Amino acid sequence: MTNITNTPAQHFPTGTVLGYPRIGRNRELKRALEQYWRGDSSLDALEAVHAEVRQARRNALADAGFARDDASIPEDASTYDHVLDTLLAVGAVPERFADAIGEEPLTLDDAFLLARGDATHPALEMTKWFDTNYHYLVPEISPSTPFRYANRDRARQVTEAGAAGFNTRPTIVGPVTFLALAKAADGVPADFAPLQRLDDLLPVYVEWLADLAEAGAQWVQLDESALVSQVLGIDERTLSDAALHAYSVLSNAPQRPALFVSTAYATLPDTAFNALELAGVDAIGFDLVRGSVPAPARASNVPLVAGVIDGHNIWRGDLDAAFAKLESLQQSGANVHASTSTSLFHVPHTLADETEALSPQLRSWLAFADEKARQIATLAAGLAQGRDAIAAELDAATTALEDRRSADGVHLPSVAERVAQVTDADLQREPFAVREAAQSASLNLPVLPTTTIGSFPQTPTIRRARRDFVRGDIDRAAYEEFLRDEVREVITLQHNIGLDVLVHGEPERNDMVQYFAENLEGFATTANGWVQSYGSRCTRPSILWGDVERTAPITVPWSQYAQSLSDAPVKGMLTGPVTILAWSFVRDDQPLEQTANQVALALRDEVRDLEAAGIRIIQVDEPALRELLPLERDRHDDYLRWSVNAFRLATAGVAIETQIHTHLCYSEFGEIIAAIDGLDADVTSIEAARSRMEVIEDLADHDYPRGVGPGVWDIHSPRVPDSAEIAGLLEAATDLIPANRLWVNPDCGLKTRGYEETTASLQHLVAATLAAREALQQAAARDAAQTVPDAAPAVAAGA
Ligand SMILES: CN1c2c(nc(N)[nH]c2=O)NC[C@@H]1CNc1ccc(C(=O)N[C@@H](CCC(=O)N[C@@H](CCC(=O)N[C@@H](CCC(=O)O)C(=O)O)C(=O)O)C(=O)O)cc1
Ligand SMILES: N[C@@H](CCS)C(=O)O
Ligand SMILES: [Zn+2]
Repeated sequence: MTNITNTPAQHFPTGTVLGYPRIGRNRELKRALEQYWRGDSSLDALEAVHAEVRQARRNALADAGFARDDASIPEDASTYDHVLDTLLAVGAVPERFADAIGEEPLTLDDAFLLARGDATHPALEMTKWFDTNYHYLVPEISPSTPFRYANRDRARQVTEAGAAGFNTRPTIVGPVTFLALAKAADGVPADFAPLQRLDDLLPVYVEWLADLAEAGAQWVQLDESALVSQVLGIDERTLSDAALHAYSVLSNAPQRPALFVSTAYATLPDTAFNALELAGVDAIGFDLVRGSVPAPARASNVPLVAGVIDGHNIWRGDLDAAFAKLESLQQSGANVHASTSTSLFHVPHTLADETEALSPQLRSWLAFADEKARQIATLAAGLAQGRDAIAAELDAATTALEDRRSADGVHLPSVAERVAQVTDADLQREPFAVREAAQSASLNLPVLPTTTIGSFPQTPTIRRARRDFVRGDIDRAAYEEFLRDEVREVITLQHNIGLDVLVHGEPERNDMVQYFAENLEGFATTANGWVQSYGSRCTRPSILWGDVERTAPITVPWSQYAQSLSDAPVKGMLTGPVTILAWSFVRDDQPLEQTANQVALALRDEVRDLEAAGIRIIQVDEPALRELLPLERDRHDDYLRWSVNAFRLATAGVAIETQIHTHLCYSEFGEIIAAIDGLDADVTSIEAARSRMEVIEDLADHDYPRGVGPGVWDIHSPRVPDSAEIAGLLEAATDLIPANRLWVNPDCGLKTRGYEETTASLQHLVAATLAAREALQQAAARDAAQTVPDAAPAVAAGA
């Protein structure tokens, strides 16, 4: 780099979006990735598809009204995950991959190895990105993890944009957030934290910024959302000090674009705002949908990028109120710019693709990414030209909002009345000891019962049959016959493997939330509203727009059919109220608690109907319980109260003999053990294999009193664990949880796995369990022989 002048700050664009959907309007990138991984296409073909997706973003945002040359269009393409992109750029390859990844530059294949693992390298862990249903790959940092500028993709994308006539704004994860979201690598000293490596990392960012400037970037966006979170285990002062230090270094970098530090998902604390300002960053962004204006912002000279359009939900919303927030900042003399509150990668591409699935009325209440970008363009015009210039757009949004408030189905008096009548008694079951005795007598299960979490592989054949049914190529009778065959095969397989508590396999579900949304009043589902969940995996979050009601049983026929094929208990399988909310786009016109209770009452009816149909074990999954935990600590108690109560409302209406299970995964649960206890489920299965039973230690520390099924098979990777590995995990679990409370199961459902690895892994799981039971019997026999010297060991073993 020859140019060593510090780039002066440019004018920040009047309006921008913090990011855009990355998977392609028709999931082109998903398909290209999966084709490449299957070996059906080349890396060049994958790169070509990705380049088209990148250009489609630039064009879509230009069409929405963004200038091509003022850095208002973000350059945020990611082939798999944006934290992984940053890891690659700063060369932070964990030492355990050093034998497989070495030479610079780091490549896409290196990225895929980190993300997906192979036989000898377990993949990086995934966890939730702040309080969203997006999962990022967790960097593993040790005192000696190497840092060097090792991947130029973002700079290349800026050059590519330039060649197409765009001056875009590269977006990257900032150094504080990168380290705050990382975990300490295994085996490091207990007092080591990744943030201690900030000084080693910053020179790489300096080099990266120079390369971006050289590629033509006027502005760079550094995402520092860690600054708003109180749940990362790092206190506010430490984060602010780290930001002050990091951005003092970066703003003095010899060659760099202007620095825009964005934060999202909650209120930016005053201390963090002050730190960024003092450090000399050129623009500061904050979320005014979830958060409020940091107090020092109003008196600041730094350009403020106010996130007033909700990037995390799909409502067209109150545009007038959004503009009023900008006006209020403007009136206090601030230099104000309009933006979305978060990146738009949490919402689908465009409403233009929903002409069939959604009614015109519902569509008029909504805005997906392209429509939100247009809203920003409107607000920017208002900032530049005054309120009158955008009066028509503001009025149109207000009219749509008024229509939404009074439309049929939004408020159903009967539903509100039922929620109002809920009493504490509806949330209570008999004490666990009473239930345990009754369930043990009626279910008669062996010690260490084996089971699975619900779904069996969603094979291409199943997905194709569903597609054919949706398209009308096969009729309902043929589709349901096909599904019954699937259920029969799944039951037979579980018998053959020797599992104790069976499942029907969930073949009828496209998704564990969307399926329920399709069968409940108050929801709408989209045709093409795909949103990335991780890597190539996407979901179509449903739109919860009205009061929720169940008009007929949903899962009962499938569970009943499965139970008719077996004498072993078949678990009923439902998704819990919190997870249904977390993975849908939820109405924002009433408290979440009210909506959660409506969903809970619908599920309560389903739970009772399953029980009446002879289903003796019912699992209500709540994998998103931790995900919705607010990032602000002072909101935790309220959230945990209503979310736990909603689960209890859904599940507490059954007899003592009916065993309620729940399932938790995809998050770290240590922090909410008391809430897990509060769910009062008879059995809780919980993801544990990848973290080697850490969560079980937390449960044991809490003296958790009910049944627990720590996952003993990490289902996120195609790797088949052998019996010895599962036995090792079981042994670790039996050290912490009394054997009579312990269940044996995988980490999560098997929908993303194939049958080959499913069958082999479950066989190993059963073999390890049989060996563990044998060992327990022998230990019991030895104990009995020692305490009652005359008793015959065989009698004691059978007791
Ligand atoms: C368990 N998890 C879930 C989360 N969120 C959810 N909403 N659901 C979850 O299960 N969050 C946390 C975790 C991890 N996240 C995910 C997210 C997504 C998947 C996954 O496997 N997604 C599938 C799509 C699932 C789906 O909706 N399938 C539909 C449509 C299938 C489809 O694309 N059909 C094709 C035609 C098929 C063919 O020709 O073969 C088409 O329409 O073009 C269905 O089954 O009907 C994905 O592939 O991304 C897992 C974990
Ligand atoms: N019952 C669901 C839970 C996933 S979190 C499944 O097995 O896929
Ligand atoms: Zn799960």
